[in-house]
Amino acid sequence: MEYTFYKYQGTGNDFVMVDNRDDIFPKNDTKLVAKLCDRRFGIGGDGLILLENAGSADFRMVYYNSDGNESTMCGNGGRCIVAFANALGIIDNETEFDAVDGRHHATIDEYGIVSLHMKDVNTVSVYEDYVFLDTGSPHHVEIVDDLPVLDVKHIGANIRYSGLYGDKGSNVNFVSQTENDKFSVRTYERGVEDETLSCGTGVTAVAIAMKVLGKTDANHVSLSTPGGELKVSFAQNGKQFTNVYLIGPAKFVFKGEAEW
Ligand SMILES: N[C@@H](CCC[C@H](N)C(=O)O)C(=O)O
Repeated sequence: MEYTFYKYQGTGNDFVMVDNRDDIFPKNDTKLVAKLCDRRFGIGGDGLILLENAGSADFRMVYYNSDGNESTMCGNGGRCIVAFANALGIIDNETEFDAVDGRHHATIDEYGIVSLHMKDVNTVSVYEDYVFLDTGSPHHVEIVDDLPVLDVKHIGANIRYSGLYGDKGSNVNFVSQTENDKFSVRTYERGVEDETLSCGTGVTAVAIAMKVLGKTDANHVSLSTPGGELKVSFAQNGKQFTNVYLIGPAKFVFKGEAEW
């Protein structure tokens, strides 16, 4: 049987999107999700996202990495599902939706710029060479000198699979500062097991980590990724970060039919 899917991207982090309000998708079929995300044998994507009905929220987001496993929060995917819900007519320009890490408020403007409220961050662990924090997904953040030429895939994989993060692993972000409130970021994503063009929870982690390290005094930070520009804003009270927003474009790419 053929079903309709949609493809969206947020700063080059791309997702297969399925409207699953009628429960049409076999949610436990890891191989199917991995096949649909495969760039040669499938549609292609860094992940697959289901839009489902939710009790008191506008909708629920269920996120799978391209390896086929359901995972933790995806910030760029969260921005894309807001654009998707808007295109389906489920929401107008503002929403409250549920995801694995709780409820999110978001807005979308006439240009498709989505502003997504991320979860509060209460713990930021600072080590000699890196910072670790959870912004909905776990993130290792490391400052480097050679960002443009860094072998993100191999160095990221070594850190992700090192003893530091056990079986669950971590996403790994490499950062270089360009101005007081501007940083360039490249991310190795767990579950994609490669560098992606952008990671929303990753740039959120970088912005907060740079504030904690005293690299910036700004509460509005610009992040440049290989896939485009994102902004992160937050309020800080000591080690607590609230009102964390991830802001950037989310775009429809194409729509098609696939078998599952
Ligand atoms: N691309 C995402 C992060 C997706 C989750 C991550 N791969 C994990 O499993 O932790 C983002 O934009 O935040």
